[in-house]
Amino acid sequence: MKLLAVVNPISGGVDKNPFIKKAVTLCENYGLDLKIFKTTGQDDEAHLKAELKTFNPDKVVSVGGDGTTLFTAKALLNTNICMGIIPLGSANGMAVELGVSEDPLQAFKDIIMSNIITDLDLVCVNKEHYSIHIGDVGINANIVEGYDKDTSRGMTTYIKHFIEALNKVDPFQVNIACNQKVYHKKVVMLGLCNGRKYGTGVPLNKEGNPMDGRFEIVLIEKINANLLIKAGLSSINEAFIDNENNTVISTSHAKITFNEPRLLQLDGEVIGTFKTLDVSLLKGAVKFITTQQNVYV
Ligand SMILES: Nc1ncnc2c1ncn2[C@@H]1O[C@H](COP(=O)(O)OP(=O)(O)OP(=O)(O)O)[C@@H](O)[C@H]1O
Repeated sequence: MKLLAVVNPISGGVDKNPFIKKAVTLCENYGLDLKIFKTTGQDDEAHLKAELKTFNPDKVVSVGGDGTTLFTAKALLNTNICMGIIPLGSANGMAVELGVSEDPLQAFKDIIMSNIITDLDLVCVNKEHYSIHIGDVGINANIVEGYDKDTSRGMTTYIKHFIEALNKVDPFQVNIACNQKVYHKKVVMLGLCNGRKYGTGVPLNKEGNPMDGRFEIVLIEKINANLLIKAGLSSINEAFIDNENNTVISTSHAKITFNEPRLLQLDGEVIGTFKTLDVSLLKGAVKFITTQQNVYV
């Protein structure tokens, strides 16, 4: 078996070398052909596509967080090569949702052993941007942008930007055309969900399924700041979202318009500002190696 590991050395600020060492030893022991592809931040997509052609792996292993998972999934589009995840990022939201083991070596063994290949959907925005997990417009995108621009990292910095964004909550108008209906709402946040929960554990919707050929648009009219403060900032949890004020729309295609350009983040990466989002779902675009621990299987 030929395995290609796509390793993002910077994701999560985690040293990947201890994992790589163990993976190399394991593969040597069992006569598996393992090749390591490290991303550099420069022309990674073109280099990975070239490597896929020359090495032609049986399985691809994404080593990093949600950003690396998405990067790997995009490079594999239309190849029929299957992939799995080793969760070594700071946010491993998709890995958690899909029941991937938290232990990197166990996750690696599961990928090698498993013959369960599922069809994972991919969300496509304006025909050029992709999300495998969760994207949003509004309060959370502003937090992500503030955090990205900050030179400090970690939970304290995240909370600083979280509180800043909370203090500036400014509801905005959104119009959505989908399922032969038009929705007009004033929201503080709009979520585009292939999955259900952020990597922090905060759930955005309880109905999503990344394998059902649909995505969920979640319209949040109110952030439950009171509950959040009562819960204590150390536990940013389910209390964050006041589910009673949410509207969840399940669809496979939607046209979303705002009154002015709004910041969009997809899988933790700030994409830019947009007045219109044309969102479609690529059903089963990713061949995902999983186990029976995955609740969606
Ligand atoms: N070796 C590298 N040096 C610098 N930047 C890199 C390198 N490899 C990848 N990148 C860039 O890192 C970004 C992806 O990192 P990102 O932090 O989103 O990964 P992640 O897997 O989601 O990890 P995390 O969970 O920490 O966010 C991409 O913009 C990519 O171009």
